[in-house]
Amino acid sequence: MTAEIIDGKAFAARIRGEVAGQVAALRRDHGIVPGLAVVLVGEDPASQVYVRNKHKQTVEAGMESFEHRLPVETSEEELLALVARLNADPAVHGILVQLPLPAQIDADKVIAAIDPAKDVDGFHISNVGLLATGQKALVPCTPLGCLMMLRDRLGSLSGREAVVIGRSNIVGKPMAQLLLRDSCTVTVAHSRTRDLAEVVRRAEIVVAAVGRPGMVTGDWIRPGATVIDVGINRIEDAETGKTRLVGDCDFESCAAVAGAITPVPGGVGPMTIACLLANTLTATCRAAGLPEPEELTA
Ligand SMILES: NC(=O)C1=CN([C@@H]2O[C@H](COP(=O)(O)OP(=O)(O)OC[C@H]3O[C@@H](n4cnc5c(N)ncnc54)[C@H](OP(=O)(O)O)[C@@H]3O)[C@@H](O)[C@H]2O)C=CC1
Ligand SMILES: Nc1nc(=O)c2c([nH]1)NC[C@@H]1CN(c3ccc(C(=O)N[C@@H](CCC(=O)O)C(=O)O)cc3)C=[N+]21
Repeated sequence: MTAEIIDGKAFAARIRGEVAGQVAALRRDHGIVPGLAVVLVGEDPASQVYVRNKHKQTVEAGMESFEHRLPVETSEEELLALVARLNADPAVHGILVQLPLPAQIDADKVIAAIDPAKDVDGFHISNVGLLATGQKALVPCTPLGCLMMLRDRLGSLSGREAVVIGRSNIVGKPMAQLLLRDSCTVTVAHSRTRDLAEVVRRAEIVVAAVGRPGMVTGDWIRPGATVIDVGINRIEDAETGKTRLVGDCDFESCAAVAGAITPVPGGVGPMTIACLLANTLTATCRAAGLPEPEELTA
């Protein structure tokens, strides 16, 4: 079998188009312009790429983008003061503090300081708790993008065997919550899982969010399974010496067995940014007491 390649880039472009349409309507009918504030502390090159892409796509969707670049030596107090200003600013509907943060700053403390209604990353405890109890929350962008691709390909996810590899707060755990909410039978695997290959072989849905290039190989994949590769790993190409992006799945061998698979790049990554814009629109609508775009939420 040769897997269908799920085009995350095209899917993300469709979502951004939808967001842009609704943003234009908000402006026309209510005079509201959604605003997204992105805070970057330090100069991590990968983070700079994401922040640049987010800014560009935010503006293209007709939203306001507020970028805050702070030096690497910024104190926790200074960052908390900025978050407080953004919480109070009515032009800001969404706040994203790029992770990871430098060592002198406690990320949990910063996330806790963000107004949950503006927490478009969905990392605040109150959004985490709302998601876990099946209530209306702001849902983390990466898992939300993965869920959209899975529903698009499979329709109902009810009763399906899903294995999530990775249990981080930003990907693995919220992914498992979303799959559970869609009535999958969910297994969460991690570094202590015994016989990971055997566990993954049961899955009709595999979500790999580990950070280990090519760890998941085709012999782990149940024939016909849908494989969502969240991993973003920069490796040096042995032949050219240039760095390139690869996922957590060995694409060639997995694609030979799977029914469908997301590529890296061009899979989950672009969906993450599209969902960030969708969450910003959702947060704006909720703040204004307007109906929210249901097809863009989980
Ligand atoms: N495309 C996108 O938009 C995004 C991509 N990413 C990428 O996704 C990947 C995961 O990110 P993130 O969740 O933040 O990473 P973390 O490092 O926070 O978590 C990694 C998880 O993988 C598990 N793990 C590590 N080694 C193994 C192993 N050998 N076998 C099984 N499980 C293992 C860890 O287990 P344990 O808990 O036991 O240590 C942990 O739960 C990274 O490549 C990251 O760059 C992240 C965010 C967004
Ligand atoms: N508060 C916070 N929220 C995040 O959502 C967050 C974060 N911090 N820190 C870092 C991770 C990582 N992340 C990505 C977003 C887009 C791509 C993306 O667009 N990737 C492109 C390639 C981009 C490139 O070429 O580097 C692709 O896969 O096609 C990747 C990774 C969001 N994260």
